[in-house]
Amino acid sequence: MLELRGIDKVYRSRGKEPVHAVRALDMAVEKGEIVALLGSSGCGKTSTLRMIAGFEDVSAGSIALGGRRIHELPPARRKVAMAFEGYSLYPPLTVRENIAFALKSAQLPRAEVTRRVGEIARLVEIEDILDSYPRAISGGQQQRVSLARALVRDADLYLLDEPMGQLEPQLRAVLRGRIKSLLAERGMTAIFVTHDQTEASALADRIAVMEGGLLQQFASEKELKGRPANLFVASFIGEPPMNLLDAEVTRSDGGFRLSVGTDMGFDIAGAGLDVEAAKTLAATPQVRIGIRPQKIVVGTGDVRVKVVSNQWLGDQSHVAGDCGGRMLIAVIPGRVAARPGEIISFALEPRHLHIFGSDGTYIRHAEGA
Ligand SMILES: Nc1ncnc2c1ncn2[C@@H]1O[C@H](COP(=O)(O)OP(=O)(O)OP(=O)(O)O)[C@@H](O)[C@H]1O
Repeated sequence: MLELRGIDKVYRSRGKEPVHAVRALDMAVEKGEIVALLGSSGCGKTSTLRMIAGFEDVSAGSIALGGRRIHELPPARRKVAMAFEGYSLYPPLTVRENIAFALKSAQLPRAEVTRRVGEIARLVEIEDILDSYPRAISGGQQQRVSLARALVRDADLYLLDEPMGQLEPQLRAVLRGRIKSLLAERGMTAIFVTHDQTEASALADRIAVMEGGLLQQFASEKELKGRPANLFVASFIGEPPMNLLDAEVTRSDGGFRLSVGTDMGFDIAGAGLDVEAAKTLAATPQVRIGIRPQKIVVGTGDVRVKVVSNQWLGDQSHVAGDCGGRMLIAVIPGRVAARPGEIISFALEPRHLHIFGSDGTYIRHAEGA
């Protein structure tokens, strides 16, 4: 449906160093799919969206939508609808006129325009401000108008830049659900930008994780969590973040022993490793190992930790423990009786360990992930 091939974006301004915002981006989005571009500030999400919409030129590469090469077309001819982070509403038009603008330009019958504007206004809860002007409404309302103006259109692709960034958490959760239903019901294809993992997981079928202008991994949330492509994705996805430790690799009994200082050691059986992972481990003296906080068991096991904090969040406990100067966080579904300063046991099972090379590439994923 949408194919990005070898996309590069370099911003050049006089007297300044060029900024390489997007690098060699390949990405294919299926028809009817909802995709999130997720990453920290400045990673190239908005640049990617603006190149697809046509508000920025590509420095290299090609973009095809439904078999049409669109990267050389002006924005209006791409059949792409975009809701902007900065809203960009027309100040002299009312909210109703802003939303109806594209439908009127497409010469839809008046009754159809009225029906569609009413329907989308109800969905994003702005019926009461349809006759107001943009300057007279709040930032959160302007954002919803911008969203309505994009979603009301007939387009092959919908691009939403931080579509709910300005909204209260409660309204955000409600709108998220409604927008997801609308997109699914109509089989709309959409890409939205966010730096909020919860939002990405709640709305998207697949998530494209970006960092430093590079696509790190494009996969479902389950895949990103269970089979992260590299250390960056492993530590970026998941709340609280994956526990990471430096470990030394030595051979033992046909397998490997991973030692974290003198405090922790894990035996990885050779039989459970694929050939590639075993070869890499044999040649790698130092690795990074990762374990999700949800996989640590508290109150049993041979890792002794000094409790740093124990927080009950209403539905789970977060227990932080210090082990020889290394912090481990465990997430437990129930309450845990452990006071700061107490020495308790954590169990970390070797099968739950993700193993990465010192350059961040993955060597082995945890079992069952
Ligand atoms: N018009 C421009 N001229 C020069 N540099 C730019 C321009 N637009 C973006 N950049 C730079 O390109 C890089 C990527 O920016 P981009 O806005 O795509 O990131 P982002 O991931 O969307 O960030 P945010 O979440 O903060 O919007 C940043 O370093 C940014 O400063």
